[in-house]
Amino acid sequence: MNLDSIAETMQKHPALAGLGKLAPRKRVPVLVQLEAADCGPTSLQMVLAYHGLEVRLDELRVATGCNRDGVNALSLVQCARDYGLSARGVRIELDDLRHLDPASILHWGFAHFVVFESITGDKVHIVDPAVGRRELTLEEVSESFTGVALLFEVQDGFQKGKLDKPLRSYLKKTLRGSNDWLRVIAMSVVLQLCGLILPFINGRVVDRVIPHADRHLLLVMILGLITVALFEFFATVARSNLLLNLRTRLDAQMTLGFLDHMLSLPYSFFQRRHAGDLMMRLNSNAQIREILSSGVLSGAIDGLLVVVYLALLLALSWKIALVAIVLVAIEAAVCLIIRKRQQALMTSAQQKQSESESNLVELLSGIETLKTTGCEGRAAQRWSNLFVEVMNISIQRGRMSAWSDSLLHIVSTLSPFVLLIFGTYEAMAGDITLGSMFSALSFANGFITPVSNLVGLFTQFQLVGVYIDRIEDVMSTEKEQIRTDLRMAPRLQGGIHVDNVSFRYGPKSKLVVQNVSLSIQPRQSVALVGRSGSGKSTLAALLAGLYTPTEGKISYDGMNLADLHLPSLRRQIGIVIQRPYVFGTSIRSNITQGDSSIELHAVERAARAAVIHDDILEMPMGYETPLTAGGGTLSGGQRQRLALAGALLKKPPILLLDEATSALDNLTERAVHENIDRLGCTRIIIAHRLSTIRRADVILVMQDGVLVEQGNHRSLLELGGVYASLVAAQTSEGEAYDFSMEGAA
Ligand SMILES: Nc1ncnc2c1ncn2[C@@H]1O[C@H](COP(=O)(O)OP(=O)(O)OP(=O)(O)O)[C@@H](O)[C@H]1O
Repeated sequence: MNLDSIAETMQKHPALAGLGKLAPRKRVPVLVQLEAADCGPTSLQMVLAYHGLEVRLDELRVATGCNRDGVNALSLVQCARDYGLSARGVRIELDDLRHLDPASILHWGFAHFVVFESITGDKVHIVDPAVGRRELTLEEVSESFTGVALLFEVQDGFQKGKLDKPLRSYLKKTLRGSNDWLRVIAMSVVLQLCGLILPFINGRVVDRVIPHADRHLLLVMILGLITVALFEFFATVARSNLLLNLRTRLDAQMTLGFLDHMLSLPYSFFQRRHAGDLMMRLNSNAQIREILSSGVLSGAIDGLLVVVYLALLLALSWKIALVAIVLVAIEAAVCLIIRKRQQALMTSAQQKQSESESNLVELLSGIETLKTTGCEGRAAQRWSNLFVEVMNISIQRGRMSAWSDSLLHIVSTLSPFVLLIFGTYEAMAGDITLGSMFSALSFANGFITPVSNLVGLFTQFQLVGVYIDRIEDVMSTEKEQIRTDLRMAPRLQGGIHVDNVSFRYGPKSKLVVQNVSLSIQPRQSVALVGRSGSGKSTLAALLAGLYTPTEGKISYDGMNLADLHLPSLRRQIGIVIQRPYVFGTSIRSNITQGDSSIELHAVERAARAAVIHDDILEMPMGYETPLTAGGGTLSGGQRQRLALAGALLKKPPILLLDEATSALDNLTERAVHENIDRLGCTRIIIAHRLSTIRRADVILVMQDGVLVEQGNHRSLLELGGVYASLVAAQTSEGEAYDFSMEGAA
């Protein structure tokens, strides 16, 4: 990116001189990043929102080409231009911040972006997507600001727009089609009406029963009270049962719906996310369900009837009603004041927690590497840093809650006394009778208590909002296939046609596969070779439909891959990768992929073909030997052969082996390949060993994403091109043939 100095930029855009001076003070909306790598897109999201265009974060992630490592400043500039802003990067000094437009992005600590809002005296106001609004001194800014700022201006044609609120649409989707909600609401209304009877009885006892010693009326009232209490008891039990039903259904609907959706997302989605983070998002469903169904739901419904209480209170004494309203307003004000900060802290707590969870999952998955390199101490340190960050946020939240909770507590403790004092004054002045005063106090209580509960539940509502944002982030990602007219793949013959296919991983990244065209006949064996990073695995993934080609078309037996239902196709392709994952179940279950209906003799046949049968028999429990997740008790070669057995079990018409036998010794590898050749299916083999490659019918040679040569071993050697030089480099070293070696080309 070409970075001008601020002076040059000011010269080019004289209008910049007036920036920050005359413009009316408009605040940058606070949006908090959902993942560590999201700071760039989230900052841009705030800039766009500041100028009136609300854009979803996932849309911006794609538009900026954000991956697990985040984005660079240039991508943000280009993306902002795509949305109709004029954007440029400038290099500025600290003092130049005074001339900066609000909603400019500052490059922060080399790995972060924040949004500049304003500067007053020595105080710089920024919005940090990780924590929210911050006020820093110039000195503090100088510690983190790298000097690079991104400036944005609205251009002609910039279109403003608003987004639907996810909370509303999510709840609508989840609650739709359920009558239980209506029943719970009806029950709550009935319970509230029962509650209304008590204040009346209070008033009547004081005004009628006591002065006239009316025992008959007292008896009637006692009977009425018992009836109401019994009714209330049964209504409460019924409501609790209904809520229990709702909880269970919500759980199934939300958690399974989320999991189903997540699993239907494209492979690229999982490459951008950490397992720990996704696990936390999945668990968020349970948290939302818990908050919705316990307390908040009934609290919210009970709260609906506060209006009735208020109306009755107003009818009895507007003065007591006014006092009650003021008390409620104080509680609401406390909540409003801390709302934004609480929300930002909750979001960043979620983000930090998911980082620490992901880190822990990674730490445990990579324990072998950590142990062998003796780096477990450093890994523990890194996790403890994240853990401390989580704790720090929780301390900040705790401190804020300590103040607000204490304030709310004192208001709710004093409320009855304040009301009693006012009521007594009213009664002494003769404005209301003693009985009416008691009734009024009960109504005031009926008004204040649910509102206080709601205020108390407000934090939980906020938490629901945070959870929903994180769930929406997944739910709004488009499924791998959304068309409804897809064809189920029929039994494949094994013919594959690749027509001018190109592919890039992100909208801004370079092509890793370029204009590749090839034809593979049924039962043919094809070897894919080339140096490391030349695009072989990417091409294989394209064939499996794991990625969609940026350009071009892939067909199976003349059927366009894009028109086929992918799982039905993939079930017919035996795909084995270099480092297959071993699940923490038995050997047999790993081979059958959990399908218990497959007979043992079929499993054994596949294991023999993959040359792992003898190894399995030597294990303590044979095919039932339990394995640990990740397959720590197996050798690398055994893991590969286990995966191969799983692939061969399906008798697939097409086998796609991506360095799937790289960990085997030459003899075992040869035996495996001889077995595979006998199956007579189409074979696409990515390999580095000459012995594996030379037996293929066709060898495809890739270089920098381009298919540069194709033919058989002999014809390619005669051609004297890339393949021949790869072979020459290998054979001159007299080592096992490995195309990935540096300088092999
Ligand atoms: N998920 C991804 N996101 C972005 N870039 C990727 C991704 N996967 C691979 N690449 C890049 O695409 C290029 C081709 O990678 P690919 O794995 O297809 O090469 P390869 O020929 O199979 O290499 P090797 O022989 O080392 O396995 C590389 O530059 C790699 O860095």
